[in-house]
Amino acid sequence: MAENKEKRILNFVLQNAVRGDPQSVVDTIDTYCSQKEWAMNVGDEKGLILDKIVEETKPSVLLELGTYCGYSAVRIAGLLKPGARLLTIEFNPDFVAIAKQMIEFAGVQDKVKILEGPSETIIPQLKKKHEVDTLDFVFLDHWKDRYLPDTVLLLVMCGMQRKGSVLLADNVICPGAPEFIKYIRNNNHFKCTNFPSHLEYMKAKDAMEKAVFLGPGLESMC
Ligand SMILES: CCCNc1ncnc2c1ncn2[C@@H]1O[C@H](/C=C/CNC(=O)c2cc(-c3ccc(F)cc3)cc(O)c2O)[C@@H](O)[C@H]1O
Ligand SMILES: [Mg+2]
Repeated sequence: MAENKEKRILNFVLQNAVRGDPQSVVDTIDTYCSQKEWAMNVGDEKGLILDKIVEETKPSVLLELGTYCGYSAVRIAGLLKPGARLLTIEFNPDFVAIAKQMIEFAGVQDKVKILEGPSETIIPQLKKKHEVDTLDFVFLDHWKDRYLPDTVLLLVMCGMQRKGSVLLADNVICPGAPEFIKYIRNNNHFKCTNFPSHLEYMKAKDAMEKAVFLGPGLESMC
């Protein structure tokens, strides 16, 4: 396979991280991407916000959109209670191959399942093909212009969210997800909180947005 940045990140982990230790894998990727080659992992600073929200939510069934190299999948999996599982959707086969090896090296393969394909195809299959009833936690970190359509798909089309389900979106400042933010902050079925931070491994400002689903409104009861 062609030598590329993602392969170099994986090789650096395989050569420098501790096998079976998710924190070591996360720290090693952060070291490489802050010192050698920048990459679009959620990173150490926003990663701490992600950790806190996962820990306080105590989710059993989680979904991630945009696996990339598996950094956030490994980070999240390291925090999950026994029996909890993370489904992560990725449509680039090269990144799927990288993330699979990253997840296995970290020893979290029993908690994480990579679903290969575009989110708009996989999401409607979650209930029947992947036995998902509702999702406790969704991490949005894929193409920014897809945050809104996929949130609507999860909510409206597939009823994947229940009262208390948490949506967490990366990059709501840089690169930004304006349509998603406009929709979610004006939808009174969501309680939104913004978490200012910085772009991974850089000084540029970024933020994460947490949106808790308050449940269907009365109008949907009729
Ligand atoms: C069909 C398209 C929508 N559905 C999809 N279904 C499945 N996987 C999808 C996906 N979209 C994208 N992906 C995958 O998610 C990943 C894409 C992530 C996009 N992320 C960014 O663009 C991003 C970009 C930056 C960034 C910030 C500043 C800058 F100067 C340059 C980049 C920072 C971040 O933290 C980012 O997350 C890839 O692995 C891609 O293959
Ligand atoms: Mg991101």
